[in-house]
Formats: sequence, C-alpha cells, structure tokens
Amino acid sequence: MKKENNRSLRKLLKYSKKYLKYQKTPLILTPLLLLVSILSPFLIKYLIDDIIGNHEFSQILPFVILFTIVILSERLISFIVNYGYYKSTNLAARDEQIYMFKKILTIPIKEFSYNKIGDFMSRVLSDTLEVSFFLGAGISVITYNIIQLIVVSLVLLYLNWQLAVITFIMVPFYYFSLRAFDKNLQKSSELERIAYSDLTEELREKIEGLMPIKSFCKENFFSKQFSYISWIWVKKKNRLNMLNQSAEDFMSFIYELIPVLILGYGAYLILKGNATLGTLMGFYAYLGWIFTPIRNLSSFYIQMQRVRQVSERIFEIHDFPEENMREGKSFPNNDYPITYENVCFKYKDSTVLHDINLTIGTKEKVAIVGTSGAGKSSFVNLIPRFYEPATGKVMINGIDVKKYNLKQLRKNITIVRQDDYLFNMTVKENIMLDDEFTQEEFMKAVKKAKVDKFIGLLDEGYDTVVGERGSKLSDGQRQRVAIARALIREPKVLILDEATSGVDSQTEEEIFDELKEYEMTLIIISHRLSTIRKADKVILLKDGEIRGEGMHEELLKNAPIYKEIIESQLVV
Ligand SMILES: Nc1ncnc2c1ncn2[C@@H]1O[C@H](COP(=O)(O)OP(=O)(O)OP(=O)(O)O)[C@@H](O)[C@H]1O
Repeated sequence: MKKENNRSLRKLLKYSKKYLKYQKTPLILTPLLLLVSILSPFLIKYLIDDIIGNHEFSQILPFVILFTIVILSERLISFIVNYGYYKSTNLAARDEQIYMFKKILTIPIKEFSYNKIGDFMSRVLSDTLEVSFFLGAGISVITYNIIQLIVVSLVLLYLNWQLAVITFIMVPFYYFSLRAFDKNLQKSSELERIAYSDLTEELREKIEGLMPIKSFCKENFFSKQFSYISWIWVKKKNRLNMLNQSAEDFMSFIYELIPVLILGYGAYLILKGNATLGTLMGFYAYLGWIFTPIRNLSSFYIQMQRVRQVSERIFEIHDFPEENMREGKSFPNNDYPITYENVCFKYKDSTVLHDINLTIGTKEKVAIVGTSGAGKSSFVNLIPRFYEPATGKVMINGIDVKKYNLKQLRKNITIVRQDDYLFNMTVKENIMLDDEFTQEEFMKAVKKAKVDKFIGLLDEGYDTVVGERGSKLSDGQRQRVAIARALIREPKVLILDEATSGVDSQTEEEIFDELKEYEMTLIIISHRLSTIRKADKVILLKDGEIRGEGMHEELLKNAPIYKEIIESQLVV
C-alpha cells in the first residue's frame, strides 16, 4: 500500500513538471524573499544588544526606517510570489480541465455504459480543483519550504545552538503526530470522494429526468432520495473535516508549546550569563520562521493524501483507452457494400447479436424490422464503430471497419437517432456545427428534411435558439433538424434509427421520397409500414438473430414471425 502511495505521488510529481512553466515569476523571486526574511532576527538582536545596550539614541530612527523597509519589501515580494502561485494554480486547473474534456471526447462510447456521467463530471470539475495547487505550485512551494527550513535552521544554530537544539528536538513530534493521523485521513478522504461523486451523479440524473418526475408528481420521492444521498456525503465530509481539524490543532499545540520552552530555557541561559537578551529576542522572533515551513510542509503532507487519491481518479481518465482518429484507410469512393461476417456482439456479459451474416449493397435502401430490444440499434452501431463485435467482422467493401480511418468512417456513415442530441444553439448552428456550407447547401438540407415546413412557427426562424437538448422544439421538429444536420454532410451511408418516429406519416413519407434522390446507402429502423414497403430489402431481427431477409411481400408470405410483428407492432 505504501509503495503504491509513493508510486502515485511520484507519478503526480513527475506530471506536475509540465506546469513549471507557469511558476517562473514566483520561482525567481523566492530566493529574494528568503534573503529578506533572514534580516529581521539580526535587526532585533542589534536593537537590543547594541542600540539599547549602548544607549545609542541617534540610531533608533534609522533602525525603525530600515526595519520598515525590510518588512515592506518582504510583504511586497511575498504578495507577488503568492499571487504568482495562485495564478499558476488556476492556470493548471484550467489546462487540466481542457485536457480532460478533450480526452473524454476520445473515449469509446462503450466506456460510458460502464461509468457514471456524474462521476466524469466530478473528476473534471472538482477533482482538478483539488489537485490544481499541487500541479500549479506544488513542486516550487515544497522546494522553497525545504530550503527555507534549512536556512532558518542554520540561522537559529548561529544565533544560539542550545536553543536551536531544543527546537530541533521537537520537530520529530510533528512528524510522528502526522503519521498517526495519516491512515485515517486517507480512508476518510476516499470515502468522501465516492460520496461526492454519487451526489453529483444523483443530481445530474434527476435534473435530466425532470419530466417524468413532474408528470408523476414524484418531487417528494426524489427530493427524499437526493437528501438521503446528500446526507451520506455530509457525514463523510464532517468526519474528514473533523480529522483534518484534529490534525491541524494538534500540530498547532506543538507549535505553540515550543516558544514557551524556548523562553523558559532562554531566561535560564541569560541568568547564567550564557546568552544575551538580544539573542533570546532575536531567536524568539525568528522561531516562527522555522515553523512556517514545517507547518506548510505538514499541511501539505496532509493534503497530499487527499491529492494522491484525487490524482488517481484524474489519471484514470488520462489512462482511458482512446479512439485512434488519425490512422487507417480512406473510405472507398464508389463501392462501399456493408458485410457482417459471423458477427456476435455483447455489451458486458449478455450476448445481444448472434452470428449475424449479411450484406447491404452500395446505395441499397434497407429497412430493419424487429421487436423492441431485438438488437436493431446495436446492429447499426457496429458500422461506424461505436461498439466493436465480440467475434466476427463488420466490413466495408471487403475490408474490416477497424482498418478504416475512424474520422473518415464516421464522416461517411451517419446515424440519426430517435432522440438525437441538439445543443443549446440556434437551429442553423445545430445543423452547421461550425462546418462551412453554402446557403444553397443549407437550404437544400432543410428542405429535404422538411425543416422548412415548421421553421416559420419559430420566432426567429433558423436563428431561434433551441434550448437545452432542443427543449423548445417538438419531438418531430427536433428529429427533422437532426436529419438536416446529417443530410447537409451528404454521407455515403445514412442510418435512421427510428429518426422519424415523432414526425407525422405524411411528412415521413415526404422525407423518404426526398432521401431516395440522394446517392447513398440508406438503412432505416422504423415501425411504419409505409416506410418499410418502400425499402429494397427488409431485414427481420428477433432476439439478436436475423430471422428473415427479403422484400416486404416475400417476407409476409414466407416468414410467419414477420407477419406477426407487422400485425402486432407496426404503424400503418
Ligand atoms: N449500453 C447498453 N449497455 C448494456 N445493454 C444494452 C445497452 N444498450 C442496449 N442494451 C441491451 O441490448 C439489447 C438490444 O438493445 P437495442 O437497443 O440494440 O435494441 P433495439 O432493437 O434497438 O430496441 P428498441 O427498438 O426498443 O430501440 C437490449 O436487451 C438492451 O437491454
């Protein structure tokens, strides 16, 4: 366990080097700060032993001016140094958040089935903040404090070695007390993190599920759930704070005890004639300086346990597998038949698709029909590699889809889903998604997707902001915008996964008539007979197996299950 802890701290330390670039100013100024801070005990000693001791009235004013300049310089440099560290901490947090966001965009979709989205959010937003000080200032602050500790120890030894020895004897108490708190702090910190991430996930899920909560008047039920999970977090957080505070107060006790011992022993030395009052006062004034780095280092040490755990959570995101978008074959220009060869697929343990063998020809119009949960969406998700088959291959033009450049594959194969996501931007921005299209291309896409049929109803037409997830549009309107977004890019293969379920039958028919004009392979998952009838081929899926393939009429005649599904499920 200890070895593992050290390993993750070393990893974090190594990683934090990347943020040294933000710490240049404080790094340059800290030696100066150290130098200025050393002057004060000598000035006090000089005041008591030389000015007061020798009745040098004329030296009092220069002394006051000099001391003021020293203190002022110290504060000024300290301000620049500390602000520099805050700045580098914030910049490190920002960089880390951007890095993690970009990383999340490269993680394969399947990973999101096994991990909670709220947990991702809490890692990006709060965990980065917790480690940001360590990343943005950690190495420099630790180094500075260690150097300060050494310098101050030398000065104390120089002032009076006996008093210095008493001070040094107390230092191990600090260390061992910290060790005593360490184990509990680690455990408590881990439990608090888990509880907080559960709370974030709970909040995200319930806000997203606001509609069913309101429709079934379940506000109280879900508020109770939220308050229960929030209560669990508060309990963990209270315990963590209690341990943190006990650690801090115990340290403070030792911190406050030492000056008492020093004053007592110092008085003894003066009375014995082994020290001057100036030395004792200088020593006393400077004593705080040895505890500043010790306190800093010890509170850093306590924080490090937290930082270590949080950084592990951050590194877990860093270490997630990435989709390789750069390498691979170009997508074929003319022939791109899709072939499934002995394809089996499972999400985790349960197999969803069994031994699928099938070819969809270039520019063929295919309808996929099946009962709910038959595996239709899973089937099409394999083509642009949102998921990978457990066994067998999905091929395009005889080449495994894994061999194609993923970016090209996804640009050429587009899936539009029933609940495709619209961003909180205008209708036009949702369609363009920052790509360059001419006004004609834009108008063609919105016309073919029948967005033009309803756009006049919106206050600002194509410049209407659609709200979060497109909440200001109806289901059918949202779906048509999503179809336009796909059509404008003219993919070679267009997959509509119940993408027109919210559109009325007549508009749906019109959309499909328009789609026929495009030179593309069309795969449609639909429950509408009017659509299915128009397909060149119908594929019947049941319980993850292909139970029939052919023209609608053929299947009606030859496949009794097909007839059953058509009669029981389909909308005419
Ligand atoms: N992300 C997932 N993780 C685990 N299991 C999943 C996931 N998505 C779907 N499944 C399971 O896989 C099976 C097939 O689901 P799929 O969505 O492919 O069916 P479908 O035919 O498209 O259904 P529907 O017509 O209801 O949309 C279902 O039993 C479902 O529970």
